[in-house]
Parts: sequence; structure tokens; C-alpha cells
Amino acid sequence: MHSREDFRYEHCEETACWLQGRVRTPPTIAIICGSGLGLLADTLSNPQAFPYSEIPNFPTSTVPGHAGELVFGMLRGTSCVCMKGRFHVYEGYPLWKVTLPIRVFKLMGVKVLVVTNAAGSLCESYKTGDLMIIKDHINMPGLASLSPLTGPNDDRFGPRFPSLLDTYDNNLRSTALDIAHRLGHSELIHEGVYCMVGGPNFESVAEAKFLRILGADAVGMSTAPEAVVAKHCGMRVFGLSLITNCVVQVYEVEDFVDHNTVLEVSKWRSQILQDLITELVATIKHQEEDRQDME
Ligand SMILES: O=P(O)(O)O[C@H]1O[C@H](CO)[C@@H](O)[C@H]1O
Ligand code: HPA
Repeated sequence: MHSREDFRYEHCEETACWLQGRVRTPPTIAIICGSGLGLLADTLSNPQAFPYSEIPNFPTSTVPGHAGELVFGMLRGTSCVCMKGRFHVYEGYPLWKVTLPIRVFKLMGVKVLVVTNAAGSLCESYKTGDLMIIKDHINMPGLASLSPLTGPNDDRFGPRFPSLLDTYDNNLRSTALDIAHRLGHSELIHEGVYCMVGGPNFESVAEAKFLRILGADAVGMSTAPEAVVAKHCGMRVFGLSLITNCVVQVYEVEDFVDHNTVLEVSKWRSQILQDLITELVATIKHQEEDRQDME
């Protein structure tokens, strides 16, 4: 188990202050770009980019398809920050470090986290290139006590025992579903359960069958810790998986997946993902304005 000895609120504060001193407009929405999905960040207007290596306390990206840059800018009149590359446990980072950016965003005033990923399908009816709105997750490392919330709790972020009910915001899910239908993607869009595994190996046949029996519709090596930390500190979360491959659940099949295939499919579907997220961001802006009026 990773220790949280190195984690302090002050680390996040230091990073947030560093960024706040440089960023033109503080963000209200944070978007995490999954494997090969960094093109999303290129849609921001008036962008300001910071390589992870320059940001105090930030880890660096080591996975192809994760550029390793924080990009601030405007999307449909809303100030956003895009993580062009995320961190994974299999890169050797402890979970508090994998999720450090989320807490930094919180301190900068972010209200909504949009998290995207590339994932393998376990559900028979999903096809490569489909999209899955995440309605819930199974956090395999979390169930085995590998949680980003392990260790002393800092109440300034959230409670010791947070509820995960409605982690993937109901309202954002139905809004995204409507948008997908409106954009003509009814054939591609699904809602399902994402399962996080540690990786970096892809699943064995027996593991894939096991995860399907557990109720998972798609599997990947990220997202759940980010969503847990966002929910813990009171953000609304929207999660979207791009199905880059169908996970093999029978023996004697030559159809194995590799990271290049994942990146190719991500590139192929990037535009559809961008359109959907852009429309969603525009709607969130109005929702957040209405919320503020009611407060
Ligand atoms: O979850 P993201 O970062 O999109 O990446 C997915 O793609 C990689 C495997 O090809 C793994 O890192 C898996 O988690
Ligand atoms: N398994 C785990 N992670 C993944 C997969 C997969 O099949 N595809 C993309 N990321």
C-alpha cells in the first residue's frame, strides 16, 4: 500500500497559487483527456499551456498519447482547464499524486470535472468506437484498500467517509444523453458501469469474464480515483468512456489489443467526443449560472 506521508494540503495550495498567479481566467470546468484524446484541449480558445514538468508538485506523463500539459482557455464562453494527459497507478505514482490535480483544480474554483478515458468493452452490445456515459464505477484497487483517500483525512477537502451515491451526476448524464441524440449519435451512445483495474497489462480471459459477472460494462486503468477525489471535495462529475476495443472473453482467439490500437481508435473518434463535450460544457455553463442565482 502506498503511504500518504508526502501528501499535504499545502502541496495543493502551493500548486494552485503558482497557477493562479499565471492564469488569465480561473477555470470552472476541468476536463481530463484520456489516452489519445488530447485533441480536446486544442479546441480551447485563447489557450495558455503549462508543461507538467514546470508545475510545482506535478508528476510527469510517461504514457504515449498523454502529452503532459495543462491547458487553460475558453470553451463556448466558459473558462476551462484541460489535462492533456493524466497519471496512472501503473506508472508508479501513488494514488494521492495521481489525483493531486483534482484537488488543485478545486482550490482554483473548479465546480465540475469532466473525465474521459479509453476503455475496453465487456458488454456484448458495445462496438469499437462507441461511447459510454459512465453511470457508476467498480474501483477494483479501491476495494482492496488502494484508495486516493487512504491515510489521514484532511477535512478541508471533504469528510472521512464520503458517500459515492450519484458520483456521476444524474443531471449531467441525462443532459449528455440528450446531446448525443441531438447530434445524431444515438447508435453510438450507451450508459454503463466502468471498472478500474491497475494494469498495465490488459485483462486475461478469466479476468474479463470475472469483471463482466461483477456487472462491469467497460474496463480501463484510470478514472475511478479521479472521480472519488472529485466527489470527496464536492465537485460534480461527468465521465465518458470511448470504447477502443472489445475485450476478448473466449479462448482460442487471436484478437489481442495493444496501446497503438487504442490510440488509433481514439484519434478516429476524437471529433465526435469533442463535439459532445463542447455542447455539454455550454449547457453546464447555464446550469452553473442558474445555481449561482439560486444561492
Ligand atoms: O484511461 P486512459 O488514460 O484513457 O488510458 C487507457 O488506455 C491505456 C491502455 O491502452 C490505459 O492507460 C487505459 O487506462
Ligand atoms: N483494458 C484495460 N484498459 C483499457 C482497455 C482494455 O481493454 N482498452 C483501453 N484501455
